[in-house]
Amino acid sequence: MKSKTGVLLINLGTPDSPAVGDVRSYLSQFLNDPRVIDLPWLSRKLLVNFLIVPFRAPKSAKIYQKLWTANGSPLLYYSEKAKDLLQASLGSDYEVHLAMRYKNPSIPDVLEAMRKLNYEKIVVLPMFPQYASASTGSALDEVMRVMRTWWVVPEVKFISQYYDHPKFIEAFVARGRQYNLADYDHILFSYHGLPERQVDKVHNDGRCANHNCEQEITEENKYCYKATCYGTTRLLVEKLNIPEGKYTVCFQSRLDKKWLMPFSDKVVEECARKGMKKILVFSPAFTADCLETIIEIGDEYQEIFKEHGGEKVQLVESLNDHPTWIDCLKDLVIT
Ligand SMILES: C=CC1=C(C)c2cc3[nH]c(cc4nc(cc5[nH]c(cc1n2)c(C)c5CCC(=O)O)C(CCC(=O)O)=C4C)c(C)c3C=C
Ligand SMILES: [Fe+2]
Ligand SMILES: [Fe+2]
Repeated sequence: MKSKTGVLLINLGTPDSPAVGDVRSYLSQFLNDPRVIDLPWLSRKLLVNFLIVPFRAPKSAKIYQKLWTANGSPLLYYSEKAKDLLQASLGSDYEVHLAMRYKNPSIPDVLEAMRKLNYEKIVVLPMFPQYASASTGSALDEVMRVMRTWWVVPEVKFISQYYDHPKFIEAFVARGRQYNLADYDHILFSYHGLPERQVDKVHNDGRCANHNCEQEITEENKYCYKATCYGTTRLLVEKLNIPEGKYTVCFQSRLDKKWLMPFSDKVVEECARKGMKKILVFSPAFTADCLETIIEIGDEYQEIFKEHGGEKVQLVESLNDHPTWIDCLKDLVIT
């Protein structure tokens, strides 16, 4: 009998419903993660449980209510679709599972089901192309925490990042080619933001600013999220023939001022102030459409742009169920 390989896809997670209570519970689990709010235990608890969550939960719930569809949360819907397509593509030697780092289906529940299936090998594949401790690091940390309790630990392969995988790039290029780039005044590559101190911690001297991360990827900075966001952009820009000066790398969804800059909302505003009318926005830190793409870029940036004289912010759809993205996931699992 040939043993099957188990594949565990992991995405970030989303509330169980857009009700305030479920959003509160999601935000609380998410923001109490020490890899997300990397403060000492007491400071994190006080900040998250008494300041951020009580104020943010009702506001976020309203946004989630706008996002929710008949299929539920887009992040979970598209992640499940990708799982099913990957299963079909890999065939019967593999069994593909999906877990979410926060909320459901939870990593402990899915891993418990996988443990009982007695796989000889498990491939753990977070759906984040660029490594960040707050996303990939946290997902892999949670898997290790659970697996540490297993009596039988099979062969395990962890995939940390793949921002430069040719099929990941090709899939985003294909999404971009659905638009005539010449119709747009400017193109933004808007990545999820991170606190600067989290990016600094990747470097041995604790200073991202010393490592030319906007220009090159080296052995030293290859896990620096800022470096790999710029690296992703260089690869996309080259394939899409976007000239220097016609695009900007920026970072969205900040919680405070000391996050990676420039901030996407400010760049959108600046584009409008310069008289631009149409901008196209790629968001290549996400592999499934979610609150940060559909609402933040598609609605909020559209509003900011219009308010300052612009006309159209066009979001490039995320990879979701694109066949080249599924091919990329397959390559990552089998090679
Ligand atoms: C690229 C992957 C992600 C990184 C890195 C990341 C870091 C990070 N995020 C927050 C705070 C929030 N993020 C929220 C939503 C959210 N974040 C990601 C991905 C990354 N986050 C996704 C895919 C989503 C959308 C989830 C969905 O349900 O659609 C939210 C919740 C929404 C809101 O209230 O604004 C928060 C809060 C921090 C603090 C952080 C790193 C320090
Ligand atoms: Fe986030
Ligand atoms: Fe860096």
